[in-house]
Amino acid sequence: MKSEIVSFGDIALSKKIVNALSDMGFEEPSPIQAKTIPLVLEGDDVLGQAQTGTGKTAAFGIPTIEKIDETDRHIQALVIAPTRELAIQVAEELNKIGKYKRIKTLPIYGGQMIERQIRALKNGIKIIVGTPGRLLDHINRKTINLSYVRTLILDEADEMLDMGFIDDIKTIMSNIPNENRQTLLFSATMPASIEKLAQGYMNKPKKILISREHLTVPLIDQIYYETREKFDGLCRVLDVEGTGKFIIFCRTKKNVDDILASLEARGYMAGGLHGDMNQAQRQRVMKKFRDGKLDILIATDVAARGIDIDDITHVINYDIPQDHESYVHRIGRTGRAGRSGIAITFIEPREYRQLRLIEKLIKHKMIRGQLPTSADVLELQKESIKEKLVKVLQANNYSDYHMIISDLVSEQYDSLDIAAAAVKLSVEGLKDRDQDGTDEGGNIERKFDNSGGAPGMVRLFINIGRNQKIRPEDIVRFIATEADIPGNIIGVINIYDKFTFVEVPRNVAERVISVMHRNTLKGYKINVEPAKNRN
Ligand SMILES: Nc1ncnc2c1ncn2[C@@H]1O[C@H](COP(=O)(O)OP(=O)(O)OP(=O)(O)O)[C@@H](O)[C@H]1O
Ligand SMILES: [Mg+2]
Repeated sequence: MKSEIVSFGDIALSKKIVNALSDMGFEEPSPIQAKTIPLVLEGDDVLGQAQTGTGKTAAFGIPTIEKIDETDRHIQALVIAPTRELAIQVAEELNKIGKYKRIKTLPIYGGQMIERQIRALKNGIKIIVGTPGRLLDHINRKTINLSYVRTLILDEADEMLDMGFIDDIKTIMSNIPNENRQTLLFSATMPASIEKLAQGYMNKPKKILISREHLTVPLIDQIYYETREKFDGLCRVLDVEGTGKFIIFCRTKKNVDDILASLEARGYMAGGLHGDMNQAQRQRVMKKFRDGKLDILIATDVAARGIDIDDITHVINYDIPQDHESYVHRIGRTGRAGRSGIAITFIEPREYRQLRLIEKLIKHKMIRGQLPTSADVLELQKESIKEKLVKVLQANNYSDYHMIISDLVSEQYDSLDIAAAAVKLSVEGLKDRDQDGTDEGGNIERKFDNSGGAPGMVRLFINIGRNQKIRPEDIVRFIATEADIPGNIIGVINIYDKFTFVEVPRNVAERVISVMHRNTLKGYKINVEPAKNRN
């Protein structure tokens, strides 16, 4: 992190703060810190934009703490952050910076007992880092006094001023005295419209923009894979990338839960994070992930902004992000503070437009990757499988399984074949999809399961999603018109809450699937795939 200012000692900072920074391992200021700290100390309003992982927290934290009056017992600075995890993390960093000056920072966030926070607030807290909802809660209960706040900081400012939060922010601001208020806005992204809005809340702001050219960090390799079999692709990527710390982003909470369950079923150690989990669960998962007890975190965009875990090696966009800002922040969870990282984005064929748009807006082209084949994965795993087998053989406690093998041998199976099949089973599990080992274009006859179905018909699994008021007749009509087949040849087998099974003649099955891939019913994406073998 080089800049024209050589050390923190060159900035007018008190010894206590310089010592705290040195304890934190900060030897020299990062560019955003070098540029903004002097301005903030001068009392200027600052709008700071710098790439992910380049030290924006300390850029506002250091001068804010420097300016706190230790003898004044009131809350003097307020940081607002979009998520609980970020509020906790920012408060921790500020507490480290304020260690020797004995400036206490308290995180205030939803999901934590409010009484506990009220008690803590009485403890000479000088800085609050809060999420908007909980701050409003305290304001309404009159358990927080913001009338002595002189510095207001919006971390992830563009997010905080966006539709979801803007009204809350306005209300919170109305509780802070306007005269002499210093306002600091920080983010790695700043859409022009939001910046214009921001100017309205600031007083002659100084705009600091680090690396105008690139929104994303150059040390992050950006790769994409195109596949219709994202989950299978994900597993292969996880297998070949081997050791590392992975964060996997999904579009919805349900996707997070589903991918987590599927990964766990395949023996991966993973945790999930999304807004429907309770606070204790959220904190437990984050701690395990930070401490390295979990290698894989699957999350919604709740973890996209600001989260700083220095050893995340890979960010995987299991679902392509909605906009380029989300992409920038998500992939910025790796490649922090001068480290390198890998960002992988999965797309389905119909998502190319979205991918190209993101590339255009971040002014960076992603590299198209070839998904590893199962043979690649096996090749990489060969040695470790052999080692594990040797361990099992040496432990010599598998006699319970002898009977199965002797039965098979007596049925004329070759013992080498049986052993190979057993290894395959233990490595791959009883995978019911992708039986033929290919990604796409596999033999359709083998992909469809017809067990229990009428002759000549194949069964399709249709995911209709949650809370969607779609009836069986809607589905039948939809399939019939879209795939251009008579409605009366479609049989509805079962309707469940979220999915259904139908039967169609074998010769139209593939057409139904591909047509449905491209269309929506009542605005909903209806996912159709061959029913799995459920014997
Ligand atoms: N001057 C410094 N020297 C060394 N490390 C630093 C310095 N400043 C910050 N760091 C470290 O760099 C990491 C990233 O900092 P930080 O989380 O503030 O980044 P950010 O710019 O806010 O990123 P994001 O946009 O993702 O929120 C942290 O682990 C922080 O401790
Ligand atoms: Mg940050």
